[in-house]
Amino acid sequence: MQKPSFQPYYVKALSSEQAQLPTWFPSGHSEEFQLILRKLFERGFRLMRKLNIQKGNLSNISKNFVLSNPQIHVVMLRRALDGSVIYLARVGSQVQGPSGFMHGGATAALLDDCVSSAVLLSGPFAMTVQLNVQYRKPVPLNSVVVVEGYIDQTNGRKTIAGGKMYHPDGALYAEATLLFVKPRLVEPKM
Ligand SMILES: CCCCCCCCCCCCCCCC(=O)SCCNC(=O)CCNC(=O)[C@H](O)C(C)(C)COP(=O)(O)OP(=O)(O)OC[C@H]1O[C@@H](n2cnc3c(N)ncnc32)[C@H](O)[C@@H]1OP(=O)(O)O
Repeated sequence: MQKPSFQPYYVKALSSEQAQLPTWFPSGHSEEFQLILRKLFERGFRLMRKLNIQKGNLSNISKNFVLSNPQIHVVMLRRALDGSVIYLARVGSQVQGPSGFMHGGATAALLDDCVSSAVLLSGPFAMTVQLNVQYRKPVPLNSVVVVEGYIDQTNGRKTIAGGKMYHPDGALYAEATLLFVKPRLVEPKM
């Protein structure tokens, strides 16, 4: 799996000093989460703009299991250069698997959703038919994670894609490889 060039820059962006808040900052997040995002964006936004990352629009996906989940707050970003998608997410206290840590199914869902967004925003409708997650480190509850999704290769109706979940300092929590297939017949609405 080809390693995307995005992540190192992104981590750098998070540790850079200046920047301003994006005007599209989504509403509906808890005050605590807004504060965390504010800090992340204050440090990273200028560099992110330099890297040509596009804003996301969450308004039409209000029923999505991950994006509408009250326990998982997500801000979506898309990098114009290669179509990779970043989720800045905060996981709440009730997505617990092992005591104090995020449920592996929630990790998988976040990865799948982020990578699916990259696939859906880059081409025709396709569905996940395989999802292989490697769990590297447990994700603490009530923490912020950076998820990235990127397309590896498309061959006819099949797309191979990948995703990674990081601590904002760059430590890897989990990585996934996915296979998407564009359905032959139906195109269900998401
Ligand atoms: C600006 C911002 C706006 C935001 C905007 C975006 C945000 C928006 C976020 C939404 C994010 C939602 C993220 C949800 C992501 C899910 O959760 S998807 C839900 C889970 N997945 C499913 O339910 C899929 C279930 N599977 C199926 O329905 C059927 O397999 C499919 C996908 C319709 C494909 O069926 P089909 O069209 O009959 O295709 P079929 O001929 O069987 O297979 C085609 C090829 O794929 C291969 N294949 C099929 N399945 C497999 C498999 N499991 N393994 C290996 N190969 C396979 C076949 O072998 C075949 O290969 P070839 O023979 O052509 O070489």
